[in-house]
Amino acid sequence: MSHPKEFVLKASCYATSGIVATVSTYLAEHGCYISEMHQYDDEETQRFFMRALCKIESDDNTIDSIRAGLDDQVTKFNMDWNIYDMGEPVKVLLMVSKFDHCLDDLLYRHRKGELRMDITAIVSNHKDLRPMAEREGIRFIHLPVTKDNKPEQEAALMAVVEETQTDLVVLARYMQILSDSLCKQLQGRAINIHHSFLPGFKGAKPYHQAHVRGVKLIGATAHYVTSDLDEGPIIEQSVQPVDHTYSTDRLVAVGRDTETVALATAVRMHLEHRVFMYGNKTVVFK
Ligand SMILES: Nc1nc2c(c(=O)[nH]1)N[C@@H](CN(C=O)c1ccc(C(=O)N[C@@H](CCC(=O)O)C(=O)O)cc1)CN2
Repeated sequence: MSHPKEFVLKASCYATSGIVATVSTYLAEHGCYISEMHQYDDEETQRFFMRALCKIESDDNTIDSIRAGLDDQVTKFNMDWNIYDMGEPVKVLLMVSKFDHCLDDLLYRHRKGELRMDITAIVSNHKDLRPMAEREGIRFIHLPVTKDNKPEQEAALMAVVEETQTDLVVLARYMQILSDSLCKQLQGRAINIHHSFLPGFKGAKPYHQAHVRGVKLIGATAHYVTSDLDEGPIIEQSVQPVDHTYSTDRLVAVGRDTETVALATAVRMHLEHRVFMYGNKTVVFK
C-alpha cells in the first residue's frame, strides 16, 4: 500500500447551501479520506471559510489530479481555493536583529519537528546571531541597514527570497520597519512578533510603556506585516499576569516567554495552512 498523499484544501466563498456537500462528495469520490474539517460562516459579511486535511487512499489519484478536477465542481460557488501538498514543507526565511530568544525558540521547535518547515536562510542587519545560525548549519546572510541604504538592503533581501523560493518571511524580533513596497511584495507571507498585547502599546519600547501604565497583564502579538506598523491582521496572542512589583527589566524577561509562544504558534498555524486573512482580521482553524 503506497503511503497516502496528504494535502490541505483551503477555500472561501459567499455563504450558500451545498458547499460542504459538493466538496466532500468530490473528495470522497476521488479516494480522499477527510481526517480534519473546519468551517466558519461569517454572518456579518456572509463569507464562508473551510479547511480540510485529506489523505489520498487510492492509487488512481494524485494531489495534481484532485486539484485539476476540483475547479469544475466549485465554479458555481465562485470559490477562492488552494490545495497544499503537506509533503512539501513551507520554505521559511527568518529575519533577526540582536534579540535571540525568538530565533532560538523557532530553531529548537524546528529541530524537534514541531515546526515542519524548510528554513532557507537567516537574514540579519547585525552579525550577533551568526553563531546561532551556524550551530544549526543554516545559511546566515548579513544585510546591514544604514539611514541611506534601506532600498538596496530590501532589494538584496528580496533577491534571497526569490533565489531560495521562500514562501514565508518571519520577523523574529527584526527591528527594522519594512517599506511600503516590501510590505506589498510580502503581503500575506510575512509574520512579525510585536512585544505587546496589541492594540495596546504599539511602536517602540512597549514594555516601558506598560511599566509606566501599571498594567496587570503583558502580552505579545504575532501578526501579518503591513505598511501600517503593528496594525496587520492578528494571528495569535499570548498574555502573562504581572503586578506592581515588576520592574521594566522583569517585564522584558517575562515577556520573552509570551513572544516565543505567540510567534511559534502563529508560524505553525501558517505552516499548517490554518490561517485565512480576511480584511484586517484572520480566521484561524486551530
Ligand atoms: N512595515 C512594517 N514593518 C515592521 C513591522 C510592521 O508591522 N510593519 N513590525 C516591526 C516590528 N516592530 C515592532 O514589533 C518594530 C521594529 C522597529 C521599529 C523601529 O522604529 N525601527 C527603526 C530602527 C530601530 C533600530 O535601528 O534599532 C526604523 O526602522 O527606523 C518599530 C517597530 C518590524 N517591521
